[in-house]
Amino acid sequence: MSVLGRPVLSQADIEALEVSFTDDDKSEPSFDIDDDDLILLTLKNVHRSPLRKEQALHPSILETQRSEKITITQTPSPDWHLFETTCIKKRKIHFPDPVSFDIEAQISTFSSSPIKADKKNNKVIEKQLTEPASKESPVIDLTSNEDKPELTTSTQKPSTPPRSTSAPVVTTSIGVRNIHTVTASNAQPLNSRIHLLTQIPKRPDVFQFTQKDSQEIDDAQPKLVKPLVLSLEQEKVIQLAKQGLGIFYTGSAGTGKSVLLRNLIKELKEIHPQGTVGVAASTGLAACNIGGQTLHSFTGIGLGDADVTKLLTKIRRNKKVRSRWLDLEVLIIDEISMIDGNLLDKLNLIAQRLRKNKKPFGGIQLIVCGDFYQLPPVSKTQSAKFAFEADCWDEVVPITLKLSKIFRQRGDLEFIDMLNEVRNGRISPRVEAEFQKLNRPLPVDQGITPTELYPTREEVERSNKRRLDSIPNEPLIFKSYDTGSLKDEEQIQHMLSNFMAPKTLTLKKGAQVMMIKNVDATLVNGSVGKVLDFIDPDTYLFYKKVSGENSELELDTIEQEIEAKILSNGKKLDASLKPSEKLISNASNLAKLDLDDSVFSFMKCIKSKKKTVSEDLRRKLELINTLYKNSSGRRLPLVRFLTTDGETRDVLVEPEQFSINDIDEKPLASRVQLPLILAWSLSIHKSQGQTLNHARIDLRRVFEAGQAYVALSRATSRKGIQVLNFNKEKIRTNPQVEMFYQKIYTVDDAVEKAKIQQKQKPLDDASAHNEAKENSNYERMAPNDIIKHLTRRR
Ligand SMILES: Nc1ncnc2c1ncn2[C@@H]1O[C@H](COP(=O)(O)OP(=O)(O)OP(=O)(O)O)[C@@H](O)[C@H]1O
Repeated sequence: MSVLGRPVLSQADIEALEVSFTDDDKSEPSFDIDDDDLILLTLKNVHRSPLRKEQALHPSILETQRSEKITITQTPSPDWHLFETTCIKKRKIHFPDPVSFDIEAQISTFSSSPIKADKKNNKVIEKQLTEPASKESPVIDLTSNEDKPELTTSTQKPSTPPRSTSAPVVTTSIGVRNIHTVTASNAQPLNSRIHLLTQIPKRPDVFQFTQKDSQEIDDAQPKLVKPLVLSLEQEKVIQLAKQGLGIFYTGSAGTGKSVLLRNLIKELKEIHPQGTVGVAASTGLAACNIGGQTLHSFTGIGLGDADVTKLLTKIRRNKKVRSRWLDLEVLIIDEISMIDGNLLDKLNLIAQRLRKNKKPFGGIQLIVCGDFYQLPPVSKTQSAKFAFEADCWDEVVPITLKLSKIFRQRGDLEFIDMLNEVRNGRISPRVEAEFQKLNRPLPVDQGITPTELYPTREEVERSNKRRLDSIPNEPLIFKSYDTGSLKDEEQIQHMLSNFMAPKTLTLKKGAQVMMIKNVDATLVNGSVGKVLDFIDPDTYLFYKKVSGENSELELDTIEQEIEAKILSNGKKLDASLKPSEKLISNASNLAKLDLDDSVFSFMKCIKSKKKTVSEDLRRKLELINTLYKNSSGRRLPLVRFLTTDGETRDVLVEPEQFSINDIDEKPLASRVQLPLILAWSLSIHKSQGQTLNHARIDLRRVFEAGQAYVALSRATSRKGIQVLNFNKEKIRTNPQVEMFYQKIYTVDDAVEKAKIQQKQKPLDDASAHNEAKENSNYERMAPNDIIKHLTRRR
């Protein structure tokens, strides 16, 4: 962080400061800083050393006197007014040279509006100030009272009364959360004194996933997710793919291309030998969604900028990549719309030369999918072209077809028509008027606000951070466990950076989150929810037992189960006590684990028909407390999701494994993390492939063809979408795409074409296969061996 040259300490600086502290201590301190808070920086072990930029501070904010002392010299923001008038005088101090600090610093936050934060936290501190007679700046002595324990009482008077001065005493209240007292004294003769109550930076709970979690995920029974029944159309595409044909399949947003792809990969892997079905995608994010690699890394071409000869040399040098190319029978590429056609041509030539096979793509069956009306190729060069403009396109994917049934917006046919016009870039006045009508706020459902879609990642991060910061609850940080089989750590990190699941996930009770894995038919990638609480898996099981349909479960039964659970954890219970007392007595003997009141809050939704409902509930709360105290202490977010059927479902979100796999299914890079991201906002890029029930889209800053279509088509219905700044002039479609789509077959026509093509196949499949195999063997042999082999054959 550098605030050099800034006149004031702004909120942005404070946020940056938090970051700079993490350098020193890997865990990130968190500061509950409200917009109108007053920030006081206190620094310890100040010394002059070569300036490290991120540690530099504005000289007008602090001046170091000597170790452990600082002087406040200027009001860094209007919020400092209180201090300025009472004891701190403006005085410009010039630093001869920059000063840096051991990062042993504290940030102190004070609520500038008296009592505001205090009522909530029940921590009111009275601060007494003595007007300094001197014009000199006071010195805050950090050494005194520094290690006093936190105060938790509602009112606390300063331990040392102010020394008498002739100046009037100003008394004011300031709200301080974590309290830490230091004495500030003006070193001038009058000894005016200020009692400052500072905040110790809070260390949020950090939860680090470990190898054990990864192992547990591997060992766990695979989750039984009821598979979707594929439509006839989707089934037919799978059948075509199984015939060995080169296929490109497309379809409007929401026609189930991704669902089909996942099934198709599974089925093709079943009929082809292991290591012969390659799965790749244009972007890391898309690759991660299908468990594959990016096309660049799968094919071993690096950036792919060099010419074919150089790329071939590069591939040949890499034994692993070379044999991958030679073994390949099928190559599946997702999100083809973002692949440059020039690259496809290069890969075609590489495949033919490497495999010594003149057939399209060197005899590899190519299956590509995507929607060219969505995001276009990302290329640094101006000459980028669509994949369908590649010279080899017609040969490598002779069958091009489109799915017609739209699943995502199936409940709102009118919306499907509107989206079709956006897709084609021709908006009729009627549809324009309909979109204008969608410029109205959406109702907040279960406290969940519609997810805002932004074109850039920065906007998303800023917006999510702002919302999270505004929640006064304690943060809980989940850190991922990352591994990879690649030797090159940088490459692993690059792959991991494309994962949707973040390295560090900071959550709070009340945070809005999105599920990023498909769980079942109604809890899907894109389902949004709110964190209700953080609880351990045992307590969650109990919650499940006593909530919903089971709310009438007898207490005895619950008690017995909890007892069994505690015993299975290796704990002992006093057998002489009654069952109802046994558990509680045991709990009281355990290490003090404070069960946050909020942990119980979700119990409020537990219904009971019993007359003694309050007694029943009280007992259940006791039991849950018992269970909680006996748990391992690991807490996971309990999230109330809005499911696709319009209902809500409470789910304890457990960690999942995300990976980018090699062709032989070995993870090249993998991450164990909760399958959640913050979801007040989302980038349009990340939203591709997702289904959102509630979205808010501002089209003002949309800049790319297809971006508006991607964003709008994430929503399931008009009921769930708010559209701001709809401007039909901004909805653009590429004319080449339109022309290309005119010649795409329907699925049924493609099936007919495939039949004809199969009949006309010039070479019998077996001999073609043998030829390809032989050629690929030659690629592996030394030149002398090839000559020997050919001579023998003759
Ligand atoms: N056969 C099916 N039966 C029921 N629902 C389906 C089926 N296929 C897909 N869906 C649902 O339709 C929605 C869209 O599916 P999917 O994401 O696969 O579409 P897509 O064509 O890949 O969309 P996009 O191009 O916008 O990313 C999802 O909610 C998915 O669960």
